[in-house]
Amino acid sequence: MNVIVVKNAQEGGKEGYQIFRQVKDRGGKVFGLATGSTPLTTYQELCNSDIDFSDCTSINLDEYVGLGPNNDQSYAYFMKQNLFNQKPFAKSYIPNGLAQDIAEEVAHYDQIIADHPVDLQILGIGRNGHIGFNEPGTPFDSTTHEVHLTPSTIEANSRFFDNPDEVPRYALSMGMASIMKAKHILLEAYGDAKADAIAKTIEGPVTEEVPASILQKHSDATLIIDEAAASKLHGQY
Ligand SMILES: N[C@@H]1[C@@H](O)[C@H](O)[C@@H](COP(=O)(O)O)O[C@@H]1O
Repeated sequence: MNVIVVKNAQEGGKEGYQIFRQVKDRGGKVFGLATGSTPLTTYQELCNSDIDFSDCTSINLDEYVGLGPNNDQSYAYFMKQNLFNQKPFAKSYIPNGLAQDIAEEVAHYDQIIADHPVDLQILGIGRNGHIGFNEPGTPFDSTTHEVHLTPSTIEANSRFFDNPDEVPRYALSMGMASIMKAKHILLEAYGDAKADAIAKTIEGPVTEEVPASILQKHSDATLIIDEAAASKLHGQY
């Protein structure tokens, strides 16, 4: 793992942008994208740049079950607001939260991932070490699946909703094995609420109880973290 410690999320966004740029300049065409507040500074840097994704494909990690793209809490809506309106891709995939047949949607999404090997996957991290919506205990060999969200994730995400009862209880998420297939992985984490998860991810054992710890086994993973998120690490980075 390549760990880059920055002062704050603004600086992290600049580093994140550089990684997108390098992958694109080397011919990368498929970008795995994430939602949440963490990647926002990187998306902002991309929006303010001359980078052009019009010949590229994006594949998002996850979506809430029950929310369609016009719902302003859906991840599809988030992506339009924060990246796609300014930087459109030739094709953008995101799990269909309104799919009637979940099993069919899951198989369809796995096929999309198989057809479009991801060059760069960007990730945030949950306070419990989850990536995408792969909660602790998710098998490392999992592919796209429906997830029953944990109370801590529902609570953490309730800040985006008017009423905590509105937070969906289920989501569709790329699996751990799908994420690990990406050629390059970039995980960003900012703030002390992520310090425990980051210490376990970098210095703890590789365990399904801390999903992000699998990144220790990836051949090309970069972590951009701020000083607060790095505060529980023992090693020097
Ligand atoms: N599914 C998303 C994750 O992809 C994200 O990494 C996490 C952390 O969100 P934030 O970046 O807002 O802290 O929240 C959600 O659970």
